[in-house]
Amino acid sequence: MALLETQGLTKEFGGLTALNNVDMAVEAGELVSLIGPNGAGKSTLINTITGQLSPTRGDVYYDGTDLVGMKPFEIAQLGVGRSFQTASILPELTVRENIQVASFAAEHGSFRINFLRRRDSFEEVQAQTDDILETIGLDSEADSDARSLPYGDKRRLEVAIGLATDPDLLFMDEPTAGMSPAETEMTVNLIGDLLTDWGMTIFLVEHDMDIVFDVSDRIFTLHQGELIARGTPEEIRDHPAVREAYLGGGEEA
Ligand SMILES: Nc1ncnc2c1ncn2[C@@H]1O[C@H](COP(=O)(O)OP(=O)(O)OP(=O)(O)O)[C@@H](O)[C@H]1O
Repeated sequence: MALLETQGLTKEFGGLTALNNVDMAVEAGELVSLIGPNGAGKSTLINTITGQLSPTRGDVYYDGTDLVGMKPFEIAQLGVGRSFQTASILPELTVRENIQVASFAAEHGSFRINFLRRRDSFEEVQAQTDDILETIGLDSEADSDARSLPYGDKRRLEVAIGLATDPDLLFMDEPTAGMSPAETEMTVNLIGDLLTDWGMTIFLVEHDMDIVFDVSDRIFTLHQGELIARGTPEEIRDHPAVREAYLGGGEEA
């Protein structure tokens, strides 16, 4: 079985089918991207996998465990992390404290769920935090208040908070949105480091097609809740259904 699998995943909001029978599989160590026009169902898909929403029908398996019905923190403890624009940066705390808070929060209930992931001591959390700060390149800002960070650094702190739960699979939602070209390049390099040095599996939602085609092993395309195409960047670039979805949605691929 793949690291992550959805089977017949369906989510209805009243009369609207936001996800329709989605089957997808992500192998360990892959970087997959999810693309699709506005309203295609990308956020709904991720929220359904990570427990923020419960599916109307279907299953989600992570490393063989059915996630449906589990709470977001329980799913996080299994090794599924998310780095989202809506991540709760606590502005009055320092960069280091933000990562530590996320790290301790992830322990909640850990005896019950997965004692192997339990971090035994404050020292262990400190060491992990230092590791994350260095990887993200925020070590020189460790003691700055989060609110004083420039935009690009705030976005990187969101990634750092995502790493604090020690994920094996990381969902990243538009990690480069609003970034300068230099910040974007840094983030793309960071994604490469997470794959190679941290051995992570990454699930990226990204509107910047240059980045998507550059970094992805495989790309999934959603349109009106349906998975209309999957394949390598080469296969997706000229895929008629993908072109049609974007042109029909008034956006450029
Ligand atoms: N909580 C909700 N209640 C009702 N409808 C919803 C809800 N969340 C999403 N939808 C609808 O489900 C569909 C899919 O939305 P979703 O946000 O998943 O798309 P998306 O691909 O993430 O879009 P974008 O790229 O604009 O973020 C849309 O029609 C949206 O209006």
